Amino acid sequence: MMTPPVLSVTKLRKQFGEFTAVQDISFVMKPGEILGLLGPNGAGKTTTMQMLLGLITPTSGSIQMFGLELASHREEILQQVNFSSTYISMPLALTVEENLWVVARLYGLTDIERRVDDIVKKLEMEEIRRKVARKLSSGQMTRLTLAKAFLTEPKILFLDEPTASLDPDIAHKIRALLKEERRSSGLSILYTSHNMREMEDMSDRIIFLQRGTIVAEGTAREIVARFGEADLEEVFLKIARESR
Ligand SMILES: Nc1ncnc2c1ncn2[C@@H]1O[C@H](COP(=O)(O)OP(=O)(O)OP(=O)(O)O)[C@@H](O)[C@H]1O
Repeated sequence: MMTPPVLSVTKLRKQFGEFTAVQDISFVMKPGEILGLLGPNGAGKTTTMQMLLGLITPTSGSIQMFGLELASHREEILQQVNFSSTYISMPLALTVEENLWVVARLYGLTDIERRVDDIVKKLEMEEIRRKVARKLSSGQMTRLTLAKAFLTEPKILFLDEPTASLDPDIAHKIRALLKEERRSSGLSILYTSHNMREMEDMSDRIIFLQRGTIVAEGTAREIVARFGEADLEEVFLKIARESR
């Protein structure tokens, strides 16, 4: 039997005036799948994510999560979804721990103390637990934004460059954690990255965007074979150079 997708995007389009940032893209994400969104700067990755999160309204097309239409079941859907990105803002005068409590309260979570302890441990933030957010390094801040996303125990996680400012050790741990969450709780993850090795290592499938259009879709191996290149990095360079 085919499992229904947790996310289904049909002919999704976003125009900013005359400019088309996302051009009628369609794809699905299965439960427990890690889907990588790849593409050169300006390809439309962030715009796509923002539509999926209900932060900007699509010009046309449809987004369904858990079989429900986002446009008409926003609250219900967004309760089960979370995201992390470096451009989200948070109260900088509050400590790491206080920030997590704020999120937990906003979402009306129960068992907050356990959840906060749990996430602080998972993301190895014990030492910065009582540090105010303003004083965090960029990698520590990235971990805090990830912690906020994990805290609500979402079914779908959208991550915009989750490991961008992390050192290789922490980045490795975060990737391991994401894979473990997917394994243990069936979490589905859609993420962007400019790190090709990470894409190859993490993604069950990759969607390659160029100028708002899907130009390739499949496993890293399939995409590399289709383009007849040595690895994903070479495919990326080929596509990116075509779009300039
Ligand atoms: N609010 C906006 N108004 C006008 N154009 C926009 C707006 N937001 C994004 N764009 C344009 O849409 C295109 C896609 O941008 P987007 O941020 O989605 O790209 P991206 O794939 O996330 O790129 P990057 O890798 O640089 O993060 C870009 O050309 C961008 O300039």
